Amino acid sequence: MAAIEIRSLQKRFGDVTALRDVDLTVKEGEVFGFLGPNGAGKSTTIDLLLDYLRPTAGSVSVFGHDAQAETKRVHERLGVLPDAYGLTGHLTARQHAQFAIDSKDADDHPLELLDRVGVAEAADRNVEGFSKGMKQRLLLACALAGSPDLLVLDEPSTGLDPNGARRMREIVREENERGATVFFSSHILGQVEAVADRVGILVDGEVVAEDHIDDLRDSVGSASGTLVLTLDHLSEAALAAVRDVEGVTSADANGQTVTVTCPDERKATVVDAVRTDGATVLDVESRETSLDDLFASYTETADAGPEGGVEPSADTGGEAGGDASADAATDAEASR
Ligand SMILES: Nc1ncnc2c1ncn2[C@@H]1O[C@H](COP(=O)(O)OP(=O)(O)OP(=O)(O)O)[C@@H](O)[C@H]1O
Repeated sequence: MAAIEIRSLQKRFGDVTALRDVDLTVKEGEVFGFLGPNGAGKSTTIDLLLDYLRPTAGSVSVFGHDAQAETKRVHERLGVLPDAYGLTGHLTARQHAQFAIDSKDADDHPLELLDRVGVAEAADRNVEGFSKGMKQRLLLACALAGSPDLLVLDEPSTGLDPNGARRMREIVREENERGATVFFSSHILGQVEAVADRVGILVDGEVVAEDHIDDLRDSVGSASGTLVLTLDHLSEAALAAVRDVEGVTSADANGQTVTVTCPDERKATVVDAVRTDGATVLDVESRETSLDDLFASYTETADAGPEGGVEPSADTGGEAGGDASADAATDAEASR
């Protein structure tokens, strides 16, 4: 059974269409990174999953339970780190953790949860004095209460220093190892790459790619591998020979250096070509497609998708049906 199944999900806020037509499946037991630039609709999707918002159209189910009709059953299996703080300033970290434990009917020890995220020393301080990163750590501790089957983390690294971000990744792995499914949103690609099994890329309210990171990289890799060659001299003839190599999409000279864009499997041929007139190669720098390149190729050319890559989902070409004022009313009714 899928941990999360999102079908034809649409959400409008008045004139703003936040989600056009989102389909996404998160498998049980995987770590799924939900990527997208600012304003893509990541938080809106998560809020719909949590029934903090009501959809204009479409559905979300969690472990087979409809997020809107069976909200309580969904929440029983969830641990959530929200994008906006839900902390109460005059309560201590320990009280927050205890509250999260009680609301899950669990028997965790609050200090152990706080220790896991690195804020045990501040357990008895009111959270109004907490830094951003400490608040984020506390929210994660609360999300972990009751060992939920699904962790939903909205931009979990916000406000964390490098140690905090690393601890966050370790906890994601630990939770996944004990069997939890993890769904987390981010626009920090390195963090997604480090822990996610699969990613979904959301651009302007549409999923433009959903796949394993390696497969996504393969789909754009042939278009954007880069080779930087430094030579003892660079002639027009050598440059022309490089440009003649099949698959080379660009070759730019700068003094004795030439930067070539070509498929990885053509790099050796390019090195041979640049030496045709007797030049010596002094330095070679080869760069694989990074997740940043991948992300850029989807987010900047979402309409076209990467060359030879995964097809973006079809543009619905219009806004979701439904009445905005009705949406506002149903949102107000949605449980928080
Ligand atoms: N309550 C709201 N009223 C009006 N528009 C909204 C509301 N909530 C979200 N939006 C709009 O919906 C779109 C998607 O926003 P959302 O917060 O889901 O994006 P996001 O991908 O989470 O962005 P970020 O990475 O910046 O957090 C944006 O255009 C946003 O302005």
